[in-house]
Amino acid sequence: MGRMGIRYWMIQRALPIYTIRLPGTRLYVVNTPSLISAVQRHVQTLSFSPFLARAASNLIAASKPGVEILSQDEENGFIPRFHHFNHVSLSPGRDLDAVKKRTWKIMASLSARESANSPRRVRMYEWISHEVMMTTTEAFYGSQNPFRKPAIRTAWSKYYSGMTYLLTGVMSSITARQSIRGREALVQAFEQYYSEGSLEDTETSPYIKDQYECFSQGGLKDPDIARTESAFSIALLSNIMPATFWTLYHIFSDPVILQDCRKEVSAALHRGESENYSLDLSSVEVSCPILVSTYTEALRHHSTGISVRQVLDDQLIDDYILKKGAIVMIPSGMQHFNPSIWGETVNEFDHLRFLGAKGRIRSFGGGLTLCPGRHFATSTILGFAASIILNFDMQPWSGQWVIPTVENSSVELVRHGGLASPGKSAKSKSPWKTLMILILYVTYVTIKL
Ligand code: HEM
Repeated sequence: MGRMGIRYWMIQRALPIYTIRLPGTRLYVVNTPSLISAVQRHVQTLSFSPFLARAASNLIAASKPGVEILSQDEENGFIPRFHHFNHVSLSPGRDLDAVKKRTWKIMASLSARESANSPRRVRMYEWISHEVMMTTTEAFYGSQNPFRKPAIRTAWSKYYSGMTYLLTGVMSSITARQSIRGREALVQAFEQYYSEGSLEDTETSPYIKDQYECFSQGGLKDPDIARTESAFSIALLSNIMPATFWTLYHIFSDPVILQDCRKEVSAALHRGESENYSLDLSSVEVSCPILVSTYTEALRHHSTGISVRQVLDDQLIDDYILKKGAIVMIPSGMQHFNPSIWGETVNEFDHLRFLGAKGRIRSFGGGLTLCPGRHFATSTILGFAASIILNFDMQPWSGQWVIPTVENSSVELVRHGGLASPGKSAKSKSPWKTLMILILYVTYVTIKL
């Protein structure tokens, strides 16, 4: 199932709900907004917790006592407490402000670092994802950030690439050997991070410090905390990197979108005393509605995530009975390409679509498991996009922009698999690898913190 092409899901779009029978189980795929709301309301009978329990052993590979703790979903158990912690700490407030400020500070140095006087050739996805990975992990983990080491960045990519196989737990020691190696290297790096006192470092974000407290108060020991942190780093990075790529891809590949966004971001600049211009990154979400709309439209186009729930008891939703033991799936892409929600232009990339926002996107999931990282992700992506728009020009090396294909992208059957990354093309010529030129743009600005 995890390897089914996106085309399969599109064909089934017309049905409000349908069943896929598999040996020993059945899957319900839910497509209409009213049924989705009903699924999300029945949190007791349609639960995500069984998947977390499976992830604790298959993906995180926690110790036996660790798996027991990570699977507690009763009131005051680990799952609801961690869930609550995330939703409080990553919502607007002290912890989020601290991590955002650090993100912007790091971003501000990007233009200075990259601004060689002559054009530079880079692979677009690699360059963007590297910058976003470093900015995000520096902001969260501080000056002892394990991701400063190239070997740890490689370990993370390996771990992530085999996630689907790890989660199934079927012969993963063979099917996900590289991924397990990556995970273990990452776990070791986080163990070292804790043992070297990185949590006391003033540069480490309050979120990471409080998260450690939440884990240890829940009863987890350091080796299991390092494992859980390694899995958290997948939630932290796996979607924000492709989401930034797609946002910038759409902006730079269309002169109209680039002009609209650049005009808007330029108008948000403040002129300082010494003729310098600066951009207040904290205001971008409010002062740049076209950029926000472009970003939201990029999420609408490129989300492939599927929310999953296990049916713990027979449950009636509207006229449909969901049988105990089955799995419910809500593919976000079906909502995003439903003509009855988005109208005739559903398949077009309309960067102004969300100026008068009609429909709602599901890129961050919904209900009880709505992504708590959405505020951080949104401000980071918008801030990054704004600083690139102001400081750089990008041109495809081949002279022509070609949309990267995700035809052969797998639909991630994991909780956090939200955005399709480019580059899984079966075609020999991978367009996303097109070499890009970066040229310093005329308006060189500093970025206000
Ligand atoms: C564009 C970037 C992102 C996208 C598209 C995204 C998407 C998602 C989705 C689809 C879910 C599952 C929701 C469901 O099952 O209904 C989720 C959960 C989660 N996300 Fe994100 N995410 C992003 C960035 C982040 C970031 C930056 C963080 C951390 C700062 C984060 C932390 C989490 C966590 C902890 C959960 C589990 C929530 C819970 O059940 O308690 N995400 N995300």
